[in-house]
Amino acid sequence: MSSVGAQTPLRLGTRKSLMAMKQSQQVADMLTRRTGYAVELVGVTTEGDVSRALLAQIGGTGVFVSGLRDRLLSGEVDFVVHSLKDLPTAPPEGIALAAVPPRDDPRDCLCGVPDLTAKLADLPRAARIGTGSPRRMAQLRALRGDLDVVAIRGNADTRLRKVEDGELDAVVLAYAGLGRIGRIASVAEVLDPDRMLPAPGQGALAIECRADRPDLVALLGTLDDRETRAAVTAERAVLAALEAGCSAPVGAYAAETDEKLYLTAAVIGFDGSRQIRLSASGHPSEAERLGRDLAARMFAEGADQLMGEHAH
Ligand SMILES: NCc1[nH]cc(CCC(=O)O)c1CC(=O)O
Repeated sequence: MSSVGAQTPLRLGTRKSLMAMKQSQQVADMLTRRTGYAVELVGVTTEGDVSRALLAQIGGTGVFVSGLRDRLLSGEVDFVVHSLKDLPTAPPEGIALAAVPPRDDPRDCLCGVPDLTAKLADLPRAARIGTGSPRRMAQLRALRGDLDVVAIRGNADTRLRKVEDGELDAVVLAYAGLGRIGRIASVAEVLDPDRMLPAPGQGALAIECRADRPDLVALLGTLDDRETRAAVTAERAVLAALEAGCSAPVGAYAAETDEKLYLTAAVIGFDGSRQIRLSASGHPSEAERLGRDLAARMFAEGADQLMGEHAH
């Protein structure tokens, strides 16, 4: 097993999409600044990038994640960076979550052109709003029952283009992702968590390497942010306990104040008219249990039934 050497650059495996390249470069720069190690980006094509049909069949982003992890396990690259919200909750065999760097803005936002002063409340009756996630769709219906919420796919650029082309009046996207691809100028309104609860882990990155490389785990660990890690641990514990994934109508957001972790999570029914939204707080060292206990309370109030409304 090779160990970390200062002379050869570390190989950071990344998908070739603009967002993936940008967030990988951001982590590479952080690591070099902090440790002096040079980092080289290695573009990786995953099955999800090659085959749209396969992506639809396997579903979601899991196929991108496992494509990158395969390159770690084969030794082709030393570490990888993912959007944390895209990671399945099951812990991967042989792979360590070496660091969760400080989180970017976790909120969702409304993106609309040409009138960037138009807030959600100003949109015309039955305006067409695009989003791919059941969580955002249901919360949009809860905020404005008259909206025509349209399911769309594709990366952020593709989605914004549907607004520019007049096919949609607006789209809802993650603020952090728009920042990474230089599209903050299309943000019309940032939606606070009390109106639109973000996806568990939204705005955070995950840095992974092989679990059998303690030298790398320690080196990458210098990028870990304790507060972000505690917050996303609590959020993802909710998702795991609900046995849900990134396409579930589940929002969760946690943040620390005065060494106390405050967690809010919600399951939203299909038409947005019903939701189960609960909060809890505790010590950051018990983040996992905080999330699990909150999910148990959500189950007790009927979370299963609301999630089931989306399964058609
Ligand atoms: N599922 C796609 C995805 N994965 C991560 C981001 C943006 C960055 C983030 O949320 O951390 C996005 C796009 C979006 O949801 O708008």
